[in-house]
Amino acid sequence: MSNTDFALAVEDLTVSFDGFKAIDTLTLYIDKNELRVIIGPNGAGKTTLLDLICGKTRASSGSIKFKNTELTRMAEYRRVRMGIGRKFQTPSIYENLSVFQNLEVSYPGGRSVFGALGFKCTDEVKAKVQVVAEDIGLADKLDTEAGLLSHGQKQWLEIGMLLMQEPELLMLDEPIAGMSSRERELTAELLQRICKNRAVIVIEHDMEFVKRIAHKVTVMHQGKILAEGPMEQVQADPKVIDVYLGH
Ligand SMILES: Nc1ncnc2c1ncn2[C@@H]1O[C@H](COP(=O)(O)OP(=O)(O)OP(=O)(O)O)[C@@H](O)[C@H]1O
Repeated sequence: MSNTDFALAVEDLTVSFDGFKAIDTLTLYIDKNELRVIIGPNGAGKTTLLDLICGKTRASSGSIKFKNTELTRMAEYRRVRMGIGRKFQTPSIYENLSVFQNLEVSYPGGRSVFGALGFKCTDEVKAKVQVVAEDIGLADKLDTEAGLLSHGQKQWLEIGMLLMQEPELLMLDEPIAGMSSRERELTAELLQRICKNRAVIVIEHDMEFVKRIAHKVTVMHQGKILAEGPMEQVQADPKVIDVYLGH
């Protein structure tokens, strides 16, 4: 297996569930600082691919390398420590804590929600919270209880909680689901900002949004890659129109 300059190198990846190959000899490379969008019909294997990368699901065969380190047999928490962040569709924020506290508890080695002794909210943590809060557009909401935020703001807060850990690969599953059109616009800007110093993978069905954010699009179908390239190229591909965009 070769060393690569990619942030993420997935090679010949396969996972079978009772003989059904949800991911089938898939190869995919993601550059550092790249924002890649994965599209494809329901059941194509998009979520399963993210599950394999973050360690929620174990591969049957193949290789996943992150910064040239083989991940396939590494525990999920170690992948997080290596710099892989994953956001699921439903936000998992602490509704009773303030925006500031939600960000603070996400700082690596920081205070746990249960208030571990010995942790001081240092200037370093405060400064980091401030930077992240500005990135996610919640700098004026630091004292607001998270439960009072709008749906979109909750999603941004969860992205912020991941950013506190400075991930080098961030994976987001349908980040704009349920958002207003203004929130979608702001999320596009947010994603463009945060991919400047990390690789970002987004699963998305909203083609207008994909057009706005994607550097490159990967189209999945039946556990394999059907097409890959700039949005204009993928959109004009008859195979993609046939299985996905034409529906
Ligand atoms: N743990 C599992 N056990 C059995 N089958 C599974 C498991 N996880 C996923 N699958 C199957 O693998 C296939 C791919 O599912 P996956 O959720 O990855 O698709 P998807 O592209 O994310 O679809 P959607 O756009 O609907 O979210 C589906 O047929 C699904 O039923």
